[in-house]
Amino acid sequence: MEKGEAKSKKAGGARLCCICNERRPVLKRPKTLQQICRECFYDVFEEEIHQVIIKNRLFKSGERVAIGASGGKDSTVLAYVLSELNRRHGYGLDLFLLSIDEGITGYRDDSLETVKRNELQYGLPLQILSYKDLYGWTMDDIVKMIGLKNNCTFCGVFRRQALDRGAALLKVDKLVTGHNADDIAETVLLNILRGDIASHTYAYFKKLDYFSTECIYSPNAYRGFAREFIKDLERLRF
Ligand SMILES: Nc1ncnc2c1ncn2[C@@H]1O[C@H](COP(=O)(O)OP(=O)(O)OP(=O)(O)O)[C@@H](O)[C@H]1O
Repeated sequence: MEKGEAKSKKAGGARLCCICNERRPVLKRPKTLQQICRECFYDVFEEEIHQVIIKNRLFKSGERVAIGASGGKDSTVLAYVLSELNRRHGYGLDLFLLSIDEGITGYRDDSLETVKRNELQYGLPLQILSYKDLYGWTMDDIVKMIGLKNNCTFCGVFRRQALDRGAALLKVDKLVTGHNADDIAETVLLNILRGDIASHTYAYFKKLDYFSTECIYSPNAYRGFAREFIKDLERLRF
């Protein structure tokens, strides 16, 4: 039996975390089917990320690394965990947050407030670059001109370029983003479920300060249908 499939033991009728065998489990990891407690979840989640970094030699000591920060849960988890691991394992990385302000009133201005709080909470300097500065217009301007039509397609391409330009401008060695398995599944329209709710659960348990509102220009985006489809399949599976 694999470690991940280990059954949690019962003590006095209460099931215990199958890793520490001490505390009550609070979740069953879809990836490993382990019933684990909050503390062990933090440990395995962080250790898995550390192992990926080490095994794939993702960074070199002294590198300047920008974290693409949208204020959302994934990039917030990324910023928090990477800064923790950098400190704990002495990676020697010069980390900072890089946010792109697309100029979406009522959405990005609010999420940037979250990133500004994260700057103080995690002690990571924040750089903000705007579409206005880079391109001379905002997404609000574009939508005013063309209406609610394919906005995410353009915005996504411009954001990607803005991140690249920001990285070059700020002379970073590496740029990291919080793209997760759901994003990949949506992108390639695969209905293979990895059950990657770990980062969401991590953010929820750790009470990380993140922004969870959908962009006001995105409800009609095709990606939204793929996202809903994947969520429906997840609900069926669990
Ligand atoms: N405005 C932005 N500024 C900087 N980085 C961004 C921005 N928007 C997205 N990113 C980066 O791209 C990743 C994936 O983008 P996506 O649109 O899926 O993010 P999100 O849903 O807004 O938030 P998150 O994925 O962080 O929960 C983010 O995790 C983040 O690293």
